[in-house]
Amino acid sequence: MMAKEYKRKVYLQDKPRLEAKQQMFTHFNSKREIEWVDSSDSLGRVLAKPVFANSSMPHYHASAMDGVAVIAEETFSAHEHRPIQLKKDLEFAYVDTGNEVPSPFDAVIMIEQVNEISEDIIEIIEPAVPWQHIRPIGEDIVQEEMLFPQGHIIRPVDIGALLASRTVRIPVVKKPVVTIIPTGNELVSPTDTISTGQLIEFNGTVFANYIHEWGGEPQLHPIVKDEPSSIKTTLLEAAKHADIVVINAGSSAGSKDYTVHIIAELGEVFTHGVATRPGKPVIIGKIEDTIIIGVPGYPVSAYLALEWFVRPLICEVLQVSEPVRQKLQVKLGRRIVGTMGAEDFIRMNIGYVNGEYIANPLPRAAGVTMSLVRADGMLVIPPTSLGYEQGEYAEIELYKPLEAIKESIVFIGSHDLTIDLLSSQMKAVNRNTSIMSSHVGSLAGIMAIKKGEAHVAGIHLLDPETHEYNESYIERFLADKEVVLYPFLKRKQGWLLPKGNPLDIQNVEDIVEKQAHFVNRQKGAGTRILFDMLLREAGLSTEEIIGYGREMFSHLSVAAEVKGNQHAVGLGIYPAAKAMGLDFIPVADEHYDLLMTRAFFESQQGKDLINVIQSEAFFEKVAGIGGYLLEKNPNPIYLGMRE
Ligand SMILES: Nc1nc2c(c(=O)[nH]1)N[C@H]1C(S)=C(S)[C@@H](COP(=O)(O)OP(=O)(O)OC[C@H]3O[C@@H](n4cnc5c(N)ncnc54)[C@H](O)[C@@H]3O)O[C@H]1N2
Ligand code: MOO
Repeated sequence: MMAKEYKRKVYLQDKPRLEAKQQMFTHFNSKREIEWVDSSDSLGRVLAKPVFANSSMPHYHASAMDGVAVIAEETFSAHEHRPIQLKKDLEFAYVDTGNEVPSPFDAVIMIEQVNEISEDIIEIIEPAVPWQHIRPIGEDIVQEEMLFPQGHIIRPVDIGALLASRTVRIPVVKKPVVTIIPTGNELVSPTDTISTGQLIEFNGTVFANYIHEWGGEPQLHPIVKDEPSSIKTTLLEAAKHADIVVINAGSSAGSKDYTVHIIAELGEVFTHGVATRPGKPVIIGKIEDTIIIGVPGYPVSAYLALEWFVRPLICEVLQVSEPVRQKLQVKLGRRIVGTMGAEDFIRMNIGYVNGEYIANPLPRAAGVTMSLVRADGMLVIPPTSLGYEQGEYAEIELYKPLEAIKESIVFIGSHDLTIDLLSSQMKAVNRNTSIMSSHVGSLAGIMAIKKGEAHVAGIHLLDPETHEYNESYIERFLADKEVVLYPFLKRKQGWLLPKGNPLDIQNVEDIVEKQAHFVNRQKGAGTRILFDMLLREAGLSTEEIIGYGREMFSHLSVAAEVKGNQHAVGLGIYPAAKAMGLDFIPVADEHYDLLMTRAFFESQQGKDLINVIQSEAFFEKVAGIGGYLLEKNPNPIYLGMRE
């Protein structure tokens, strides 16, 4: 049979997200089935019906103490001055905690209050109150009592109550089966060998874990090729067996994006395109009685779309409410632009500095998985808003506990590999502290300290006049603020070159002469200032440098770029060259220092940070990277306004 020709569709009438969701629900025929499971294996399950106790707990009158069981009435006359004696078996019986209290006894006296006269005789000096120290039948649970209503989600403590009352099987809502179909000719499994243009399939596994967490039953289908007939067969089969089907990628307008046509052919499409950034090319439709959701390929878009559309369906089947994240009012550290007519979902870092929560955006690209990994929260800009100005306040949904955010040290400035080591070492010493670092370059680091948005900034700014590092910049920008410059380390800066140095680059003149592609850093980065100085001293202009206008934000991204291009050269630190297997020619010994407010430097957190920096363990770890000289017990330099 000839494969049907599917034309590239230029598509997408963006629909508001909530409208798309409501419309989806009008088509959703939630099948709620009941299954019986062992109570001992029911954690997190949702009760389909109320559950009643099968037996009482305790199911006999049990002694609550080690002691003697007595008939209360016979002890009423006991008194310090008139002790009474009781005879074993006839008038009392020894019992331990949990033992049955045999009839006709109706009270227990603790053993500490009993005077044992002989093997058979005891003496007591205080009367016993009827039923004292006895756990009567049903004290905890009464047979036939309702333990939990329908809809209750089983927790560990609940399993105890179920088992204690011999309620060993319970009716729960059957988990909705969600079939996940990853599609794409370029996809390979993470253990396969991989070549350029191929991509590792990981979305499917992430989906499966989210669905599991939300109470669904994920079924991950093997990768399906971008072929209409394969996609069609897989979708039809999945629609028969699953409650919900999620098909990944092929959702937008590419030449192989068939999904929407196939769903339309086999069933119905209600939505193609929601008014969100990212996440726009979502498809929602139906084949037979099963909702099919096409989620975009880019990971961030995909996971958000899954939460917007798949989680509500699972919750509907389970009849539980959707989880809501805690919200927090934050001050925005940067201007954030929104898209008119669409909701923007912006992953944010949040720091707690000088008693205020300051939030900064993480990369917005939908392919940057780490923006979700690192997110402390999500800023949702409504479709009617153009965004926020720097310094404005906004409400953020929290992705991490507030306590964790509050205890982290906000580190802004230039990136250095030792900061990651420092962060992990801090965590090893005190598991409640962590370093939250964002890499914006040295100058932006100084500005963040100035604006009170960071605790520590890592800076390496060369003064082209004096050839000295950092101090003159702080005097220029931070004269009105009490700060401490902590000499941290010296690191080797040099040319990053493809292995073997194919263009034989030795200096900045060679870059121009040999028409090498220079991989530049962003304005304000210390490395950029160094490069500009080298250019100026050689009498060269930036126009002569191929690639000068394109900016990278870290040493590692410069190194990665150089690795992929035989004509490239970059300026960066030795460890980046080592990490990427590049050649390295030293140019300068750079001073990388830590700038802090004096208040932070003198705080407990500041002291802890310095202790970790000066620890033997940290020195050893840094020596392991190579190319660094850590400062041993340096003298901190106090700068800025004095009191
Ligand atoms: N002309 C247009 N092109 C694109 C548009 C548009 O509106 N017009 N939208 C862009 C947006 S926004 C998104 S999002 C993507 C969605 O693309 P698809 O859903 O068609 O997905 P693919 O192109 O197949 O893949 C994109 C990208 O996603 C990653 N991916 C895909 N599958 C997986 C997987 N199973 N595991 C991990 N990662 C996966 C991968 O990086 C792919 O390169 O379209 C834009 N284009
Ligand atoms: O909308 Mo796409 O989902 O931005 O990446």
